[in-house]
Amino acid sequence: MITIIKNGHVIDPASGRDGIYDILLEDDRIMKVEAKIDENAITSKVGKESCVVIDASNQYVMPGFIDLHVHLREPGLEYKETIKSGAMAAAKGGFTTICPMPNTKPAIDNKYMIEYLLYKAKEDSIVNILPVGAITKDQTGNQLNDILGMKKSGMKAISEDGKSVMDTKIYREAMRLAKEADIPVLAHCEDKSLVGNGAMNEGKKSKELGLVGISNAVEDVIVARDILLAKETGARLHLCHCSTKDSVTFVKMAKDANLKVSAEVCPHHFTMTDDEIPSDDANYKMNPPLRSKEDVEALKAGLRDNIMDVIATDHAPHGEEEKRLSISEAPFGIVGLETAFALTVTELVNQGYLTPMQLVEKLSYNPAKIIGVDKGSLEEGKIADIVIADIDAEYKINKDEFASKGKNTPFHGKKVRGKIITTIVGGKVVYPFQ
Ligand SMILES: NC(=O)N[C@@H](CC(=O)O)C(=O)O
Ligand SMILES: [Zn+2]
Ligand SMILES: [Zn+2]
Repeated sequence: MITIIKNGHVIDPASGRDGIYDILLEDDRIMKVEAKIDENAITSKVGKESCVVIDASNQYVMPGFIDLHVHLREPGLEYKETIKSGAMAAAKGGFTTICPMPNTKPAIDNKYMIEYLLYKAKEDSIVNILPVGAITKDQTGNQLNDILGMKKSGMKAISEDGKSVMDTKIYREAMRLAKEADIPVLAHCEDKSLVGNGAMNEGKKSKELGLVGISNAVEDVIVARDILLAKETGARLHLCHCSTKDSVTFVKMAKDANLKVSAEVCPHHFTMTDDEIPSDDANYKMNPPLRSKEDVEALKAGLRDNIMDVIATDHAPHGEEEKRLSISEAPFGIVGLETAFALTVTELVNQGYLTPMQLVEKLSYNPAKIIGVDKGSLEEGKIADIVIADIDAEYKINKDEFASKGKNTPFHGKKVRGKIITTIVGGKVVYPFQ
């Protein structure tokens, strides 16, 4: 099967290409990237029926996005999301590879669960799935999992996401094993004793709504601890959903000291402040919470200056009834797969914080490097995971159009620019859905 993507604006950090090119795919591989590929010469050779031409005029052609931070809820909480529905949401959002976190029921905490996830993914998922395994048994923080065995079964990273491993000794041993296995540690940074019953950012707004606050130190204390442990163990540390100004400062210090530290920011954390929470509406509740203007500015500057490497969604679907509860009672988390690209274009590219090339670095090239897969590149010979998007298309986000089962977003009705047109995984069009 031959596919030719014509006339698109190719943005590819791996080759440095940033201009109009044609791309030729043969089966699952990228064969040629050239200024002009003559489709007539090719169709006359292979026949019209085995050649698909995609016109990408006025559209961007990028390596498929890679989301290091997704919650799929299967097994155990399929009413919130399944592997199938989450993968469809990913494809619709331009993501060709996703890394589901292990906080399912039961947790992904042994090699059989890794094997189960990979088997289910093969059956149900239209995008690539790279499993993340839990650090401790049942994520209870007491007993270390078989990290080396899980890696052998296909695990690509470890994480206790949903919480931090508070026992520093157990965590340090996990980091040592991650280093031995040559996989990254994806760190959810939250001091359990400091957070208490906190439900939103601590500040004027939490007082106004009468809710218990979550201070910046809840995150910062563990960010600092984890960086120190990365220094001691030599492990590759990736800090999830950074939300505070001091997280950016600590990441910069770690990089200046040549530590193997990388960091992600979620679209909601650079798009909205806690002041913009209009009422006690749990669609604005996530962990870490929406922060102050000062924090949001620091995150945007951190992305611009390449201190922060990755934009990841922390796609966290929940049922509509659960999210109808008050902020103090509802579960933490919002969906993100189908809004990430538009929020990045609208809030960062169009506001002059990121170039389109940086957008691709943060949504594809850098995540591939961090998770250690040969993706995030449109170079000849690579697997054809590709996203085609219109960055000018203007529309209002509509949760009722999400492929995800989760409709829990604070961005319903928000006017944005940037629409995914086509998503290709291994040479096959997976969105628009076939
Ligand atoms: N981010 C969230 O608010 N929730 C996540 C857990 C997590 O990412 O810590 C979830 O699993 O729902
Ligand atoms: Zn988390
Ligand atoms: Zn998460």
